[in-house]
Amino acid sequence: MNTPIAIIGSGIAGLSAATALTAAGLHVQLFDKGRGSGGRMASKRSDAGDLDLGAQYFTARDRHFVEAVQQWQANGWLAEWKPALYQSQGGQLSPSPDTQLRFVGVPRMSALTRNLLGELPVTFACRITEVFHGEQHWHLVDADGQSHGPFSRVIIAIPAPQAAALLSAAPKLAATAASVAMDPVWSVALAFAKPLATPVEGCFVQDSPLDWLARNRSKPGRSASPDTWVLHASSAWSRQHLDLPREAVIEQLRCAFAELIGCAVPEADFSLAHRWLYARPAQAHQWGALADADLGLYACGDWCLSGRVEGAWLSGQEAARRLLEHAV
Ligand SMILES: Cc1cc2nc3c(=O)[nH]c(=O)nc-3n(C[C@H](O)[C@H](O)[C@H](O)COP(=O)(O)OP(=O)(O)OC[C@H]3O[C@@H](n4cnc5c(N)ncnc54)[C@H](O)[C@@H]3O)c2cc1C
Ligand SMILES: NC(=O)C1=CN([C@@H]2O[C@H](COP(=O)(O)OP(=O)(O)OC[C@H]3O[C@@H](n4cnc5c(N)ncnc54)[C@H](OP(=O)(O)O)[C@@H]3O)[C@@H](O)[C@H]2O)CC=C1
Repeated sequence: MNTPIAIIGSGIAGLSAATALTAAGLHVQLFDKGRGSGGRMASKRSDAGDLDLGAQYFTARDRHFVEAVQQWQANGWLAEWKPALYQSQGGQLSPSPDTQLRFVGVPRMSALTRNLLGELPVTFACRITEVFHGEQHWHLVDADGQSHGPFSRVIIAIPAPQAAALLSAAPKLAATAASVAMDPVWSVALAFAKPLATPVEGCFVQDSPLDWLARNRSKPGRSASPDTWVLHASSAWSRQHLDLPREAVIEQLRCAFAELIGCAVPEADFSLAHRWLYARPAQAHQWGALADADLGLYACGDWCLSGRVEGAWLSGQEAARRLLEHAV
């Protein structure tokens, strides 16, 4: 077991598997096509400050995840977010408080995955395009044609449609991953130098192109100025407008926001749009993780469970558990 284990994807699922395997004394090597870790929990640095364009917050319901969250909170990587919650239905905005605990990374969402990554070995800006088994070991090939290896085992921790393409050595796993539909989401950030005159800090939206909006400065550790908002379009709207130019997406979602928020919304001083092609699985599954333990090939990610941060973390734990079970 001195030969390292390759983990493709440094989102929360890949990092969950990586930390569990490292704690068990195994060596891992992470690869990510992005410039940093976090995947859909990443935060973007912008002229309007750090923006959480993907996951907005997360809840913890599973006992093991609750314990992990408590530890991360004690480490100062997370804090509870207590927004003034609203809902908008049929154009009617109303307060919608509840008692649910919601957590965010501080000072930005990506703080959690950055801290989990710590000093683990990782190669960024490296898109893996092929995973194959040689005579004895696994090898990876990246988009520049460079090979990486040898590896004793491989964990693929990326969205299902992308995972399917790397799982050809295990056709059953590839078929399962290929059967998972993932929905897109357009995410827009708007920043206003003068704060908007509204008490809303988070809002679940129905009957609109939007399905969620959040006020960045209401999250712990964020800067108060400018007044930055993140708007998420519904998956249905995002699918219908998948190839709309960014400027048009910003304008249409800004208008939807102005219609529902109940106060004057001037032109934004800063705006950006980001398209998440594989934002969330169309439905939840109960697989935990996919494994061909004899081959030493594993797949995990939110799509194996609930399609949320919690599901992704649990899936990474399950991939690691199944690998360790077979390794002993
Ligand atoms: C807009 C949006 C809002 C969301 N809101 C919430 C929320 O409020 N609460 C919640 O709980 N969840 C939310 N989610 C879902 C949550 O973000 C995901 O469930 C979770 O982050 C998925 O983690 P993951 O590790 O499975 O995948 P990812 O985060 O997608 O990580 C996969 C990683 O693999 C890398 N990668 C992909 N292909 C390759 C390749 N070929 N080679 C190398 N690297 C590769 C990617 O760069 C990425 O870093 C949201 C998601 C989106 C998009
Ligand atoms: N956009 C994506 O790609 C994407 C979004 N995801 C969203 O992530 C959160 C997380 O879900 P979780 O179950 O962890 O959180 P909640 O319990 O806060 O929300 C679950 C849904 O329940 C409804 N809800 C919850 N609280 C309220 C409230 N106070 N008032 C009204 N409604 C509430 C709401 O559903 P509807 O909008 O009513 O359909 C919440 O969505 C969650 O928001 C996901 O949508 C996850 C993955 C990808």
